[in-house]
Amino acid sequence: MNPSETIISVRDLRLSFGPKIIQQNVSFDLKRGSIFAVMGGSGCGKSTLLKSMIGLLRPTAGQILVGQEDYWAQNDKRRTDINHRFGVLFQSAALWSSMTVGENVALPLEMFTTLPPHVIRRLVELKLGFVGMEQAIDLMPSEISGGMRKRAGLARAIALDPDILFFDEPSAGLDPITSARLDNLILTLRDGLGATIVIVSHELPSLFAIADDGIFLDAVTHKPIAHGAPRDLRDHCTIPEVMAFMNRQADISPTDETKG
Ligand SMILES: Nc1ncnc2c1ncn2[C@@H]1O[C@H](COP(=O)(O)OP(=O)(O)OP(=O)(O)O)[C@@H](O)[C@H]1O
Repeated sequence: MNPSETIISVRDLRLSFGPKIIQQNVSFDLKRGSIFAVMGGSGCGKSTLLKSMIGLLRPTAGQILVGQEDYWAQNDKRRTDINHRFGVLFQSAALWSSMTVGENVALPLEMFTTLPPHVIRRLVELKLGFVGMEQAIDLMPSEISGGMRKRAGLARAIALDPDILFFDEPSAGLDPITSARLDNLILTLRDGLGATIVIVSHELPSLFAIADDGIFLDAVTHKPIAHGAPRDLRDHCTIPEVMAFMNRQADISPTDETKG
């Protein structure tokens, strides 16, 4: 593994909905083995950026290079192939409620491989074992806790052995201890599987603990205003919006009522 290797390069990306520009001039390199944080206040476009990176939203300008390939210049078939390198965990964990945990994890293997059922079952056991959930294989999602659902979602995200993982608010709704366990699991995924991870999160303690690189998107100028590891931005960045975010300060500028 070459840690300085760029595996995704985002170049001058612009993301819009109709005439509304969400973000522009977004450029960064995702280095192999990195845990990369997408930061910024509510509505600045973090999830939108993530969606453009996993094939759900076409950017209105710019490029996303996956390796040497311009992702959005490929046809649907090639993009689907590239998508097999990606594992995705959304905020809700989005397990199918009518399927057992094991069936949920098996789903990508059934859809995208021709492996026989007994091999799929063994792989599902391995993936669930990796996240400490092998005992839950035959339980329904409604029978397990929120933290366990997240871990089951993680097991499904790694079912096809992706080398790039995308997490949208993985700790949302979890208590601090469960959230810290999930952080450790994310580090294990990076270190154990050699995965590269992009994470959208408002959970600053998590980001300070695990992320080693990142970008800060500004909702007012619709551009990135800072790059770097969250803990470095917290300790050294002097941009007021970033400082306020990192220190969880509300906007303390005087309102019209209090001015003067
Ligand atoms: N399908 C859509 N059509 C139009 N506008 C959208 C759509 N999806 C998102 N938006 C808008 O794009 C902006 C960015 O949304 P996005 O969800 O990416 O922000 P975010 O930074 O992830 O927010 P949060 O931290 O609150 O989850 C918001 O103003 C949102 O209303």
